[in-house]
Order: sequence, then C-alpha cells, then structure tokens
Amino acid sequence: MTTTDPHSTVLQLNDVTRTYPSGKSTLTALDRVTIGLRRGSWTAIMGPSGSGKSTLLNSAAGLDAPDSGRILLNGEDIASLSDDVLTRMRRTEIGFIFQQFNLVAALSAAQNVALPLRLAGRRDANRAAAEALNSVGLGKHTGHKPRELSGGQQQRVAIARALATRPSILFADEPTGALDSASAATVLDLLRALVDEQAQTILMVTHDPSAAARADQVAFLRDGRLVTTLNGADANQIAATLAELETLAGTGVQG
Ligand SMILES: Nc1ncnc2c1ncn2[C@@H]1O[C@H](COP(=O)(O)OP(=O)(O)OP(=O)(O)O)[C@@H](O)[C@H]1O
Repeated sequence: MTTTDPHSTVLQLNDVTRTYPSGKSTLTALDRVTIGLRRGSWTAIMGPSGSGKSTLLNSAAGLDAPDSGRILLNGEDIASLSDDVLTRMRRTEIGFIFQQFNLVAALSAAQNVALPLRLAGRRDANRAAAEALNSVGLGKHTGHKPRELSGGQQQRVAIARALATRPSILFADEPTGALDSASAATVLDLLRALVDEQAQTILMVTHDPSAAARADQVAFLRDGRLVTTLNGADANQIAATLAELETLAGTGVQG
C-alpha cells in the first residue's frame, strides 16, 4: 500500500467531525477538521487542554471513528475498510509512540522490537529487530530489559519498534513528555533524521513548544477547530500562539 511518490499525501483528513454525548447536549471534540500530511513531513498538533488533540490522533490512526468527514491513508478511506483489513493496516502502515514508551517490561529491547514483526508474520523478525535497534543507535543494548535502559533509550526502542514494519506514518503522542531535556533532544534529533533521511511522515501531539519547533508545520486546535498553522516557526512564536489560544479556549470567540 505504501506509495513511493515523494510528494504524495500520506494522510488526509477532510471535514472530520467527532462529537461525544455530554449530559443532555453534545460536545464537539473535532469540528470539521481538514489537514493533509505529505510524505516526508513532520506535523505537530498543539492546543489547549481539551482542544481535541488526542481525538485527532486517535481518529487519524483509525482507533476512533468520526461522526462525519473522511480520513484517507495513502488515498484509501479507512471507514470503507473491514475490521480485519483495518487491523492489518494498523499493524503495518501505522507506527505509534507514547509518552510512557509502553514497552513490555518482561521482554528485552530486541524482543520488544520483534513483536510487531512477528504479528505481521515476518520470519526474519529477529534480524529486522536487530537492524532497527542498530539504526536508532542501540545496537549494543539489544538484550537489555526496559528497566535497564534510560528513558531516552526506552523511547528509542519504542521508535525502533514503531518503525520496524516501515509504516507510512508515525503517530507520536507527547513523545518527549516523560524525558529530561537532554534525552528529549536526542529523541527529537532522531525523529528529525527519520524525516530528512528516510522521508518518514510524522504526526505528533505535544505541549512542548521546543519539541513542536523541530516539526515542519505546527497545526493549532482550539475547541475542536483547526484555527491556525505555522510553518518553520521557532519555539517562541509557537509558545506565543499557544498562549493566545489558551486565553480564548472555551470562550467560543473566534481567533
Ligand atoms: N470518550 C470520551 N467521552 C466523552 N468526551 C470525551 C471523550 N474523549 C474526549 N472527550 C472530550 O473531547 C474533548 C477533546 O478531548 P481530547 O482528549 O481530544 O483533548 P486534548 O486536546 O487531547 O486534551 P489534553 O491536552 O488535556 O490531553 C474534551 O472536551 C474531552 O473532554
């Protein structure tokens, strides 16, 4: 399913709306969001608490179905896929990394990375896992359990695991939220290199303006709406935009 067109749109959300029941009314977590991610681009999603960032990530990853609108992954409408096909697609076309790494504590780094490859039926899972760990600079730590690794190293194992199946897109939910600034910088350098050198596509939710500044574009949500996008902005510009949105969040005032 992976396309090799260097300029292709990997992920496209068109007019995506997601509501939740809230007492007698409904809460609009995503309000007609439209955004496209080109291959080899890194997009950060920011916004005040409750603005819809997690809902956007979960919808884009096919974990949560929108009420209306379309989500296309490599041109395919994920709503049109059967559960089986969607599950298989998630295993191979989508990688996920989380704030708390979510590694299996009882397994070594290599076994953690081999897991998705085994699920995908790959016979060369061990070799591919070793290669993936090598590529994130952890070739000497393949036998270590998560507790024997630093937070930054654990996140790099998680990145190797997420990318082992060579997915079209990597979803990152606060990937540096649990890291000190030096480890965060190493992880962000790795993500940047994946985008620049391997044309990896990344969609990242973060509260940290300096993490968002490493992305190519920063999309800001407020009250479920995509209100503005910055390209190539520095951390100060991003922090200022976020602060402005935080003062307006929940007011219904259009920024
Ligand atoms: N399962 C759910 N049931 C009801 N309401 C929900 C549910 N999930 C999210 N919401 C609501 O939808 C809105 C958007 O939530 P979401 O978690 O996407 O925001 P967020 O920007 O990720 O917030 P945070 O930065 O605090 O993680 C919030 O008002 C939230 O309370």
